[in-house]
Amino acid sequence: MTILLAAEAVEKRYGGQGVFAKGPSKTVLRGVSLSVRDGESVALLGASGSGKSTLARLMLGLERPDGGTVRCLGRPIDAMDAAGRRTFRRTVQAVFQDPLGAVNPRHRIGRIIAEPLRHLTGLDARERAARVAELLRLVGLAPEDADRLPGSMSGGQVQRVCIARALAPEPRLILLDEAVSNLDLVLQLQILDLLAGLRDRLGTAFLFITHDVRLVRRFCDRVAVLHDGGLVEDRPVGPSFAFDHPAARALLDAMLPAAPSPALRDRSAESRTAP
Ligand SMILES: Nc1ncnc2c1ncn2[C@@H]1O[C@H](COP(=O)(O)OP(=O)(O)OP(=O)(O)O)[C@@H](O)[C@H]1O
Repeated sequence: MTILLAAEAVEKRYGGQGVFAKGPSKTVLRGVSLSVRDGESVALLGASGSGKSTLARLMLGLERPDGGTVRCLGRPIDAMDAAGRRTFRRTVQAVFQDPLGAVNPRHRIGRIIAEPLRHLTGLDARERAARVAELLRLVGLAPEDADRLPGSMSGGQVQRVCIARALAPEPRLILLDEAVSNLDLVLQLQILDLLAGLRDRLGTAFLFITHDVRLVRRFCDRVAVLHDGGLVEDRPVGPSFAFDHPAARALLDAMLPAAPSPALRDRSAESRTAP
């Protein structure tokens, strides 16, 4: 299967450079490799501050790695010409956690959703408007919402606009960085159903950065874990999955607050069998 997007041994350091640098440099990612193939749904987990969003920014070309390479369809993204970058943008779209920070507050919703259609497709104005109406419907918004400004909508509604914008050019891969976790549960399920439909219909691949183990179980084929600047797990998600690396196991335990830890389970089993 085609590898759509791959980080190959990427390194990232922050700080410690230049005259105004504060403090020593900090290595956030050390030789991290992660790839997503056509049609695959991959979850990237890691404790807060483990470097998940940094890896996402590198894989989207929003920041450059200090070492290693990111490739889209086999081509290094920082050596791409304008046509290569358009193919990259058409192949990979992203949705982030903070919807209001991701849209221009002065642009109407219709214009925001049509943005990638204008830049990345040959659709004319009428075709773009029809596609925007269809996308609004897909994410559960009304056609009239095309005329609203982001400031007049709730955070959840603007997040749906961001999802519609990402879906607009029919990308082969969508990266979602905690993009559904702030939505209420009903909406999360609606959006996940929508994404599952795209996966079934178009074979869209997904890279989810998430703290939600239900999403991993329900949606993902593979799960990777970042810890201390390195990828410590990268494995298929079976009907039940477990990790070998101690930090990944601890993370999974912490993600399942309702489930008693093995130690607690043992103790309650003892108390049940105690005379
Ligand atoms: N632009 C930056 N300048 C300096 N340090 C940064 C920058 N961006 C991220 N960092 C640091 O890199 C580390 C990883 O941050 P990152 O946001 O990638 O983690 P994360 O795993 O996505 O965390 P969370 O789950 O809390 O969103 C953190 O220690 C963070 O402070």
